Amino acid sequence: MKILSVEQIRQLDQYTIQHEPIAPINLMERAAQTFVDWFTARFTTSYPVKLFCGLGNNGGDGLAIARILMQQGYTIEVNIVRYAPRESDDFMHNHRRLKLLTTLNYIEQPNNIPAIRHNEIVIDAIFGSGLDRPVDGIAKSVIETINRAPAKVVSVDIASGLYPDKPNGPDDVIIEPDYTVTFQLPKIGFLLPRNSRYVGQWHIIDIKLSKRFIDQTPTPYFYTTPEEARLLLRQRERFSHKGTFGHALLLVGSYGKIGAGVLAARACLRSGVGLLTVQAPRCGYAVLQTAVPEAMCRPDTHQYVLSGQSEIEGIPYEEFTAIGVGPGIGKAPETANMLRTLLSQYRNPLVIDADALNLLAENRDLMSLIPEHSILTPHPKEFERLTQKWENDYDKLEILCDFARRYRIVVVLKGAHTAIATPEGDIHFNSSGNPGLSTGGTGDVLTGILTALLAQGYDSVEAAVLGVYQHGLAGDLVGRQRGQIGMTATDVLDALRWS
Ligand SMILES: NC(=O)C1=CN([C@@H]2O[C@H](COP(=O)(O)OP(=O)(O)OC[C@H]3O[C@@H](n4cnc5c(N)ncnc54)[C@H](O)[C@@H]3O)[C@@H](O)[C@H]2O)[C@@H](O)CC1
Ligand SMILES: Nc1ncnc2c1ncn2[C@@H]1O[C@H](COP(=O)(O)OP(=O)(O)O)[C@@H](O)[C@H]1O
Ligand SMILES: [K+]
Repeated sequence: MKILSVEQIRQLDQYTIQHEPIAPINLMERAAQTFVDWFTARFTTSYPVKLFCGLGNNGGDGLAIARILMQQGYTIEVNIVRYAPRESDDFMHNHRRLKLLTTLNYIEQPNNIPAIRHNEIVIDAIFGSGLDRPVDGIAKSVIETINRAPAKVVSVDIASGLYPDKPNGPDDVIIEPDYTVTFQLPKIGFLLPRNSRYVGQWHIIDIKLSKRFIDQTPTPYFYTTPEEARLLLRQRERFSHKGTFGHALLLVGSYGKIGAGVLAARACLRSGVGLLTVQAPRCGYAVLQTAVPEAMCRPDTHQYVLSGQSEIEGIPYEEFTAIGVGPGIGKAPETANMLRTLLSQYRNPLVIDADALNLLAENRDLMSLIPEHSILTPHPKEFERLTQKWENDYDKLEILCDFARRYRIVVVLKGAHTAIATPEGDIHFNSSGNPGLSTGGTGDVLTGILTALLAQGYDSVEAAVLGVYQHGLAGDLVGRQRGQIGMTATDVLDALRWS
């Protein structure tokens, strides 16, 4: 699903109005009706509703929502925040209609702000995507009152005070909703860590804006929906055999961190690889052969760290369909040498994770050796080591995009809504996953998954988008079955489902 900028959404509205065609006021009515459908499916008429609206089209939506809710039997008190002298035309239209049905409360000064009780639902329609400066004056006082109130808050389209696609200032006053119900497409601001309090649980509602315009409009930002992930998934052919699904190599582990290798190896096998070889320090040999009997194991000549040498022979990197390197490997000089040799010899895309990323950060000259379309999977700290500190989440996205383009690689910046940057400069945000995944070893599982997908012939972007989605989905399944708090990386790999 595409994510458009505020300006593009404005054009999308206009295009829909002209080409559907539909009068602007009817489009507002459709948006309001769709919001009400969402609302009534969650909250019964037993909840009193307090609506706060501004004077633009977000406020106009709010007034139309109030009228429809009233007609459906809800008790609703309407508060109009008079922060400016002018209203939008469609606000005025809905204002005239609503005035005929009920009395309206106008808030011009703090003592007009009503008390909000805990059993009430607040609908926030003060500012929408038209916000163009920090909120101040009476609107600021209203937002502060709502944020202090014990009631549940639902924001229409976007929390009032939050910018959809640029950073807010540190002192900006913004609604902290329980829910955001947004029109048609997600806003990029919903996907960024610093905005978490200003989004709550968010839902997209389809108000039938022009599909053609959306399809034609270029954007670097995408949000992976479950349907899109499913389309990437390849089915197995009847006459396939293990050779069809590639032979992967995982370079993993050091003394005390063989477990990372076990997790990556098991996840790789659970993700459909045909054959798997694991090279680990000698101290990991018995562990790996016992914990992952399906994998072949090459003991490194070094007892405690990976050096890339093996008693069998040096590693014939080029014989493997895909290679994943990093989980648990540490940063010993022998391991740095191994990484250098690997990057110099292997020409297919690699998956590079964990300490392999830290070794890249400490040996910058290695960056130019990375094969094109390799997948790097840093968490934010590893990414900062590879690049630089960022000022805000938007700055971080720019750095991410530049980095992926510059080295022609895929960068999977992990976290809630993992951001996957492509060599072309696009960013795909993930939609699956939950905070239960914030536990040691889940990153190793992801490395195993991505290596298996590369081995099976998925291209790097497909592998990253699909693998990250499936990893999060497995986490969601575990979350539903046994809760998020006790989730382990082993639970996640065991919950992987590929059909
Ligand atoms: N495609 C869509 O997404 C649709 C959007 N609609 C609604 O339209 C909204 C956008 O409407 P508008 O563009 O009128 O924007 P707003 O409703 O956000 O109103 C902004 C108005 O307030 C002023 N303003 C901005 N920041 C201010 C501040 N800090 N203090 C005081 N005044 C400020 C602006 O100059 C503008 O006049 C959306 O959020 C949505 O609710 C719907 O009506 C129909 C379809
Ligand atoms: N709050 C969260 N919501 C969704 N996914 C998360 C969250 N926290 C962590 N994750 C996911 O868990 C994984 C953690 O990886 P990483 O930090 O490398 O852990 P480790 O190194 O311990 O394996 C990543 O895939 C990340 O996206
Ligand atoms: K709002």
